[in-house]
Amino acid sequence: MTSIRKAACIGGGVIGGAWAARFALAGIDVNMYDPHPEAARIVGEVLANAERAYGMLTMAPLPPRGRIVFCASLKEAVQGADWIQESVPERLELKRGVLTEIDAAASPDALIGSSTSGLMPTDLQRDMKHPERMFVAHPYNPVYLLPLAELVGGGKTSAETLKAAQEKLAPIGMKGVVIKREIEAFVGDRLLEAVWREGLWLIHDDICDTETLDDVIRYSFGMRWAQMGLFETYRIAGGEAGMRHFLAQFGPCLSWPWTKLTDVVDLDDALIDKIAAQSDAQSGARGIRELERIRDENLVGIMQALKAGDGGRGWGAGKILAGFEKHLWKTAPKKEARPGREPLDLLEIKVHPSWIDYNGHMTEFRYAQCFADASDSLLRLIGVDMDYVAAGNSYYTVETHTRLLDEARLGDLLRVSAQILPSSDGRKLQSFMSLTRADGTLLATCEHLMLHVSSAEGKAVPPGADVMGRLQPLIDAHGDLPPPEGAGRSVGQKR
Ligand SMILES: NC(=O)C1=CN([C@@H]2O[C@H](COP(=O)(O)OP(=O)(O)OC[C@H]3O[C@@H](n4cnc5c(N)ncnc54)[C@H](O)[C@@H]3O)[C@@H](O)[C@H]2O)C=CC1
Ligand SMILES: C[N+](C)(C)CC(=O)CC(=O)[O-]
Repeated sequence: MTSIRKAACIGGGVIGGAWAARFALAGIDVNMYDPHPEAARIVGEVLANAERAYGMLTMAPLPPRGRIVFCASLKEAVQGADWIQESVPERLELKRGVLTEIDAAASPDALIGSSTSGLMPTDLQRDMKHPERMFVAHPYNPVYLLPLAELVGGGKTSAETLKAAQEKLAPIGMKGVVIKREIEAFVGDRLLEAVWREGLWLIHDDICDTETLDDVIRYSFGMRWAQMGLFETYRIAGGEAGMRHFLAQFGPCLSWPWTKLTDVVDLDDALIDKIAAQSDAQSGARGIRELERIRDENLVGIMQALKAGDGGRGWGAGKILAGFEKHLWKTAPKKEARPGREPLDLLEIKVHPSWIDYNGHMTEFRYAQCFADASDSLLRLIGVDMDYVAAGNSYYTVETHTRLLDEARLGDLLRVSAQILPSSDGRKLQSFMSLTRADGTLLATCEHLMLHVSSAEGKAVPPGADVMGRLQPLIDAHGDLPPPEGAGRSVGQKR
């Protein structure tokens, strides 16, 4: 994968700020230019929300955050950047001017993307000297979570540019989808405009209010669209007779009075007042940042669920997340196990809202998840990484004994440490893990036994020399530690 080395964001509002967060959280330094006096505060708030969302999204090791530097001019901002993203307001003359300025100041091999929601790239690149490297990279809000960027070339954009853009988006967890031919508003916003237009009519005609309309979407087809889109969903709706049957059955209703088709509502003051009042009644009790946080938590939940889709291979946006995590694991600097006479620190994590059960505390299987993630972290320390597993060897967990000693609450910062037990010989890796709250309270322990397995042979075998070379010093160092309180206990034994 080719990676972006340095990014520049021109315009740091809703979209430019979120692009900056996406780049920075993927470890890329970002130069920003936005003359708005509050731009740094706004970007800082978007970044804070993005960091919070990533904390819930993934256990994969994010790289050290890239630096976001505010520059005094556009010219200064684009220096050294190999991806420049323009996100200034949606006005053709303004964007054209800004893109031409970027073109003149940027290094010749830099890619230049525009966040425009609908302007034609041919129109945007008209005055550029090197229009072949300019394209539309239309993202969706919030850019730091939603993976899509519609990539649209203009008349002068080269095919290599679109290919390079697609390649460079993958390591930042995005999916660049190339749109074959330019058209105003591309694909996504044309669809959204159609729904939006019909929605405005339904409010205008007093068929329903904004809350009812949103309920209809979120309790039904909105959930379907997140995972299968339009055509795959309707293919299923055609039943065994398939898409042809669906078209025969539901095609005709397009010409019944089921839609207003292209009839555009007059967005006059009365309708604006009506929509604004209904929207205030629906959501006005919550501020914008609170709504963003709720949205982000929901999106994270959806993406994580989709990551488990298709038999664990990942589906839709979840598949993109799985690919991003694979990339993060692959590129993370390898940590060395430092054998010392103290348990190893393996994991640090916050209790997420979805981890809380009906008793108001962290639910049972999340303890198991913390211990499983910690044991994965132990394995990486001794060199059992993706390459090792791909070569046909791994450790399998065969027995665990968990004690839940105290309650973990929403937002608690949890840590897991492990002591390698002397019964370990490499083929067998037995550890005793402790889960504590940041204040030091012991919340749970887990005695954990893994066997080193050859996946091809389907049986336990000794590990490779490299792994053993890292593990043996840990076994030796921890052999001198006193046996942990609780090790070797049976279920139900009195405390
Ligand atoms: N808001 C949305 O949901 C989405 C917006 N977009 C597109 O992203 C672009 C930006 O939209 P938003 O971020 O929503 O607007 P915004 O109004 O939140 O941000 C625009 C920013 O550009 C800055 N700006 C104005 N002139 C500038 C200049 N000459 N140089 C540098 N910065 C300048 C403004 O100070 C402002 O901070 C538009 O093209 C829009 O169509 C794309 C996807 C979704
Ligand atoms: C409203 N909008 C046209 C700017 C929306 C988009 O372009 C994409 C989105 O995030 O919905």
